[in-house]
Amino acid sequence: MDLKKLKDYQKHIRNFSIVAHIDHGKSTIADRILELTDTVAQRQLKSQMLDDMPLERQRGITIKLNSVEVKYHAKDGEDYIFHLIDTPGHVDFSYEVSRSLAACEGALLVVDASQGVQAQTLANTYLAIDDDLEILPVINKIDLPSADPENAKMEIEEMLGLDASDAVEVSGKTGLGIPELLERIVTDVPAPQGDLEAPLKALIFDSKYDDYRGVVLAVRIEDGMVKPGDEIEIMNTHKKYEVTEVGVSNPHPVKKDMLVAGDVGYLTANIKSVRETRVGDTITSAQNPTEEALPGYRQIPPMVFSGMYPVDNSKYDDLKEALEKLQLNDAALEFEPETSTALGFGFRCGFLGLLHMDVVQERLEQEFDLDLIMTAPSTDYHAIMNDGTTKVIDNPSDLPDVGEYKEVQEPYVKAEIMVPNDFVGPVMELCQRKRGEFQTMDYLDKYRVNVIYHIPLAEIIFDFFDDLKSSTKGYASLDYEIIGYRATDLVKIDVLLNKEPIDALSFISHRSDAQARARQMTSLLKKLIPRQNFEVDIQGAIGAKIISRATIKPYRKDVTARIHTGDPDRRAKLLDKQKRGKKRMKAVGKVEVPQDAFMAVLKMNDDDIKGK
Ligand SMILES: Nc1nc2c(ncn2[C@@H]2O[C@H](COP(=O)(O)OP(=O)(O)OP(=O)(O)O)[C@@H](O)[C@H]2O)c(=O)[nH]1
Repeated sequence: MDLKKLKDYQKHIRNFSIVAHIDHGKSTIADRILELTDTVAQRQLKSQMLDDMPLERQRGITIKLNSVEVKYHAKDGEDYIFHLIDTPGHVDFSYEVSRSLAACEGALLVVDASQGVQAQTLANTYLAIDDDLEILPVINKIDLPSADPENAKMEIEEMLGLDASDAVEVSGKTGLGIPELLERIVTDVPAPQGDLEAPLKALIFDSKYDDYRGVVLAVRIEDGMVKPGDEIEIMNTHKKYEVTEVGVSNPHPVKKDMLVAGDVGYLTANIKSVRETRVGDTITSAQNPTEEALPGYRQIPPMVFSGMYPVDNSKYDDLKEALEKLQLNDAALEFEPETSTALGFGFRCGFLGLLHMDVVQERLEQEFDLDLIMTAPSTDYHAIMNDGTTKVIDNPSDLPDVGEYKEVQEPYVKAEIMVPNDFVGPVMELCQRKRGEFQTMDYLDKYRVNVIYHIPLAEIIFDFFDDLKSSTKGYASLDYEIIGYRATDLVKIDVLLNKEPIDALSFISHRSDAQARARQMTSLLKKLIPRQNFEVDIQGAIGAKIISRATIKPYRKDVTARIHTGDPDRRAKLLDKQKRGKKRMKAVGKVEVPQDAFMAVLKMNDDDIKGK
């Protein structure tokens, strides 16, 4: 292709993301765009087309960003190429949002007409503003009887400082307004500016492992062009590869002859090991390298840690391989080998939040067919030792004994809660209960306030969000960021089964809750651990001091003992049921402990603890 044609092609590219608060309708709008541009044949159109992970469909949420190429014939008679990047809305996945934004020139800011601007609307808009994107406000769900588009526009103007006077009003559900939205993408989102003649410079904004093609990189070409046969270099590692295939996703992979400056597509290059590339790296030409790499992404540190162990110890290597593959597709996942006396060989994994943890666990089980035991999640702690050194504790059982350290610090967040006036009382009560320290309260408009608290992360990651939703009838929205570590009065509670401390059950608690939590833990374990053929003693302890206990009596008879042997069917069924129940059991010493027991800490309801 000659340069003039390529330049003309570039002028017709529009790269944009869709950002919004969770559930405001990004995926639905993306579906309508695919439908209206005939990108996906009607009969193939499933709802949430871009949410291709089985888990995303089951839960109705977007976890991974996805990109797709859309061809659009505009009213000006010209054909345009849209690269649409759908992004997740949940606070756990905001790192995916910032990654996709770096590949775009524009962002559709979707706001639900019945809900207006919410916490993640603000957070995601700021990300888009930081990236200098052209922001196109879109008011969605105008079909709802409770829709108030004018109010949503006013909030966009007042709270975000954006001009919303000509915001597009749409309904992702009925398709109303989508044709106008397509036209506005053409007129409002700038075409990419990259230099076609400069050396190749491309950003890796996502990657995944494919059994047939190896590592597949999602790339945004900033300058130059790339085609199969080219030798490329990854600037961070200086490793060189020959490109085997380039193409775009529509949303299925479609091979192309080349990708040029401005394109968003995929690239494969015989990259065998998942460790060889990192999302955020820059690709250039090996022969004619560019001088400066693109600014990478800020690596977001994991905040929630949990031990992951195969139920069957011989599956350790399979788990390792699965984690490596998953990590390629999930840059925020971290893991390192860990040994537990109770559970054997496994990994300590770091996640962005509980939803992220759930998603990783489910993906490992569904996509890699593994049975896992996970230990209760915790945040990381800093133990300031007597000699002044800091020890990072990401496993509660590693906290040194009292007397060896001066203090323990835990991560705190600044939590911003947006809520209608009427619910300020319950929100403050909840934050107070979660050891929160009140900061400020700003009136956003006549009806809503932004309440700011500093709260220990450990209190936020468990059930804060659910409690917040239930105490505000679903009206509150939350955004938070880590602000640092603070010393608080924390203690480690060990759990002993028949006098044997079980490292995987240890947890850290604020001293004021320790006694109640230990009691609750022992009584929960008593319910969760099945009877064995010997007595099981459960104890909670701080150091050598036992602060709670419970006993599980032995069972007397074999479940099948009374079944008549002439009923083999029933006997088989019973044994089978027993076996299935056992699947998630782990023999800890002599005691069979089910998966649930390791998560018992999560089940402790703090209303019970505080005696409310
Ligand atoms: N009535 C109405 N419902 C809509 C409209 N658009 C989306 N919805 C519904 O709103 C819910 C959320 O829509 P999604 O498209 O999944 O929202 P999302 O923003 O992609 O959510 P995440 O990907 O999880 O962040 C779904 O139940 C949709 O059916 C609309 O225009 N009108």
